[in-house]
Amino acid sequence: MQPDANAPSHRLARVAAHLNPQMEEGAPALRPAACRAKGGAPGFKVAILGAAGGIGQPLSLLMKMNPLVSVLHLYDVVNTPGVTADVSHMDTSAVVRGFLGAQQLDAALTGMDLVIIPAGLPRKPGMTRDDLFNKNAGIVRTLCEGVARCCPNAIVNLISNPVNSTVPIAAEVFKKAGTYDPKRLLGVTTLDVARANTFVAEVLGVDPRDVNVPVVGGHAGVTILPLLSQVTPPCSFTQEEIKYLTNRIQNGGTEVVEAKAGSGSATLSMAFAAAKFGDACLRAMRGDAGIVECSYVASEVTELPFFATKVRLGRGGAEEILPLGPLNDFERVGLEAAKKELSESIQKGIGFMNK
Ligand SMILES: NC(=O)c1ccc[n+]([C@@H]2O[C@H](COP(=O)([O-])OP(=O)(O)OC[C@H]3O[C@@H](n4cnc5c(N)ncnc54)[C@H](O)[C@@H]3O)[C@@H](O)[C@H]2O)c1
Ligand SMILES: O=C(O)C[C@H](O)C(=O)O
Repeated sequence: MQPDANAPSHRLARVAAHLNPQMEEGAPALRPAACRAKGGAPGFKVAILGAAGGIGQPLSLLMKMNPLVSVLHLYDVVNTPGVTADVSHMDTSAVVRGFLGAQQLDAALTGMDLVIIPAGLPRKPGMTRDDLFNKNAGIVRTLCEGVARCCPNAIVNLISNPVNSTVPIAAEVFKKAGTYDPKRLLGVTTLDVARANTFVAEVLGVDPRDVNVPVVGGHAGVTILPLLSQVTPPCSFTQEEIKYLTNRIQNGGTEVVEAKAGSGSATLSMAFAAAKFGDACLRAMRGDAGIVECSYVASEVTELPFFATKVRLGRGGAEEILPLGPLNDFERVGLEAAKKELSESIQKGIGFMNK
């Protein structure tokens, strides 16, 4: 008979093993980067890379609240002991473990079903997202090499900017490793949709939860293309409203960067958006049907190899890339501008991996 782990004589030993799971395997462990005692709940194993950052911390909190998550691994190059100890005291069922520094990346990733990546530098006022390329391209490459080594079947939600280039970089990493499945690599553009829903709802005077605006293209400036002709529930806008809304949605990130005046970019709304998108991926992985979200993925919707549109999520990730649908003249002009800039960003990402 197996010893009963809940028998009083075994309970503290079980807690100790959870508190320091890597120590048992001889790897350096984070003593304070603990987990909670309860294990074995059904659900998915999720890793957040960049978990101690402005997005990473609230995202860790939100994923710890998600009942579909049974194990939550928090990885960063700084501060994970504190973040993990803190989040691990929430009385929700996910077991939380912390991992600090490059030597613990593989342990953080092994066995994961979903990997969410908000690691990397954020913008300061006056910068474009592309100005982050030199720093963030290498970070994304290193982290995705870890994914290819340790959890090649995981679904990856990539947040690090410039998303228009980091997703192509991740694809090249996975191709080189022989693990690439385009369905499992998803650039997170949910914040653009959240902003579009919010700003459109403000104009219409309705609850943003009742509005759905498809946002296609990519995730920077003119590549963010809201399809205001396809808003649900159906509605119409004046030309002036269309110009105002398009401009505000395309520059929503810059609005936050300027308001934060040097202390970073969107973190709380981004964590909310990433948690929403991560939850959609997990529900689809569980087998829920009919889950459709916008995401920047490998695509044949245009002549470009990557493009954001609505995608139908399933057990294997982005299982169906949905078409653009009918565009009006204003959107067709916007699409051409988006494609021009996107093409350069995609080539830059691919070029980084092939130089
Ligand atoms: N896709 C989107 O819609 C969207 C929205 C907002 C922000 N972003 C991007 O997300 C990224 C993070 O933003 P933030 O505000 O959280 O920044 P932040 O600086 O607050 O946090 C980034 C975290 O990444 C960590 N990090 C750096 N190098 C790492 C590595 N090699 N491995 C693991 N972790 C590493 C840092 O230690 C830090 O904790 C930025 O690139 C930002 O532009 C994207
Ligand atoms: O604007 C930024 O730099 C961060 C992010 O891409 C956003 O849209 O908020």
